[in-house]
Amino acid sequence: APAAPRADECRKTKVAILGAGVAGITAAQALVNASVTDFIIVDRNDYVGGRVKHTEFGKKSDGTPYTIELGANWVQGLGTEGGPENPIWTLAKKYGLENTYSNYSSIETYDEEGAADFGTLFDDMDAAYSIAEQDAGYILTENLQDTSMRAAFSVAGWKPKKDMHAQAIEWWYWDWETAYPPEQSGFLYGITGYNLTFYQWSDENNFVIDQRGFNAFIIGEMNEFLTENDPRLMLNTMVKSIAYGPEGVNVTFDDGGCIEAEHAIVTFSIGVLQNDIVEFEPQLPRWKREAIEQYQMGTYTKVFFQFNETFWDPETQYFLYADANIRGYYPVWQSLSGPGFHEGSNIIFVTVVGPQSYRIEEQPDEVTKAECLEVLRAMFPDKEIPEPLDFKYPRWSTEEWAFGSYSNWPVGMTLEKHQNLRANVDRLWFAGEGTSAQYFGFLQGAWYEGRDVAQRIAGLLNGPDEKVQCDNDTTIDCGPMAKYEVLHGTTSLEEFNVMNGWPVSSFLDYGYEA
Ligand SMILES: Cc1cc2nc3c(=O)[nH]c(=O)nc-3n(C[C@H](O)[C@H](O)[C@H](O)COP(=O)(O)OP(=O)(O)OC[C@H]3O[C@@H](n4cnc5c(N)ncnc54)[C@H](O)[C@@H]3O)c2cc1C
Repeated sequence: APAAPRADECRKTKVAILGAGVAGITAAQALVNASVTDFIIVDRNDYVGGRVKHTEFGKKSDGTPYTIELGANWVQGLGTEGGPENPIWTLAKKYGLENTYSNYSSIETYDEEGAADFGTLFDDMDAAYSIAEQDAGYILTENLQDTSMRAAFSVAGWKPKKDMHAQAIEWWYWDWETAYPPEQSGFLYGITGYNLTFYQWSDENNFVIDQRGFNAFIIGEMNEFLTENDPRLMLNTMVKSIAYGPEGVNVTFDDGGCIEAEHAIVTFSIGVLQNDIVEFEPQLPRWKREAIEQYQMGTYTKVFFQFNETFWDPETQYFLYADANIRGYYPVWQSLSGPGFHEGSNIIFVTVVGPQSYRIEEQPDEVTKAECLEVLRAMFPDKEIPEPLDFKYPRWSTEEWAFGSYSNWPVGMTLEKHQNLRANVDRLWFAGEGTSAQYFGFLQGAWYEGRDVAQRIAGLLNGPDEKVQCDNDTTIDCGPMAKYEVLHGTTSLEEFNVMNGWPVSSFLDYGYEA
């Protein structure tokens, strides 16, 4: 029998892919498509999918549990007939993922005294948002100074101040998607981020209810190039340190194992990078660290309940609650009991983000449950609200492999500074949801970035004779990415280009370029 490898002998490979989420698996697939099959995928979790994560919850009538999603749940922006399509939507269809259109007009509004009709405020918010969109266009074309979403809303005439109904509408409109309040969100890239997903493809959000779990599409793609027990997938393996340079990368695990690679792709979340969980040798350069530290990682927490009955209107999808004192206090309740979801399941969940996520993720289940039941009793004063049969919520902000849910573009970050988040340092590459300038926060961001980096690496490995095109849609050169050691704080129109991670025009109307 061959001698077992000594502990100080590292496994050798061409590309070490660190993380088995959407970015990692898409990167591996792009390498295979470019005939690079010598890679190793490493993840500290015991499953493939990363932030696309499900769990068992409650009981169906036959006694078996439901599968619910703790992380990503929607395909956001689908596509139009003959028009461009969100790659995640293409994959959802390929794997027949069961999903239902989220109807954001199917909503009832509440406050601490029960049903309260403040729905007309949606129109005021819509009107202000349209003005803000135009203002964002001027910033982009004229290279004007960016600002916060709060300032932009105010200039557009939307000032909720102490009106808690208006604050709830604003939360629904803004914080629910970005996991940050408007004062902490960058204006220009907040608007373009929304447009590039919902205007380029479509403004539909489809909620995945597939009982295999949303990550079935990631596993499906992986099974196209990995065999069963393929040694190129190492789960339950935590990366502790990464030594990099112009010649290659050495990755060391917490169990002492290691990989020696020609290139490595880090797909860890911005939260993981900010929390110094992984040591880089040498320390990452200043231009890289400044970008990592300025970018921000939001937290989005779904709190699930199964009751013994559906005491809310089973035909309504959303119930928006405006607390009298605290903005974002258990605001959006979402029924899974209605048609198209887990019909008759008596499951409902509430979402909190940002400061409320940090607060509830640090307290025991029982405290959160009691707070929620009090809110439900206020919303439905005529109903007897029973104790739930099941109750569960994740703690994204303290999860050491994520440290949050997804990223959000902060105030005062330019496209060049964000490009520094994407850029490789020697043979160390970065990809993931957060490195996407156009689709940060979304699954599609992780997908495009994983593919882009792998195509660049394949281009370098295969050599100039191969004539590998490093981006399917454009003709960027393979190889190292642009980076900026000196930042001047603004971005001219012509810098919104593929070199800075901006391949698609930002001037979009629904489904096509304006
Ligand atoms: C609650 C929540 C709701 C969301 N909702 C949506 C939605 O509805 N629609 C949508 O499009 N997007 C949504 N997202 C965002 C989406 O989930 C992410 O954009 C996407 O999954 C990120 O993929 P990724 O590959 O970049 O990162 P990840 O999925 O985080 O993959 C990185 C991997 O690296 C691994 N890792 C980290 N540290 C180490 C280490 N030291 N050693 C080894 N491995 C390590 C992790 O275990 C992880 O598997 C949501 C996310 C969350 C959390």
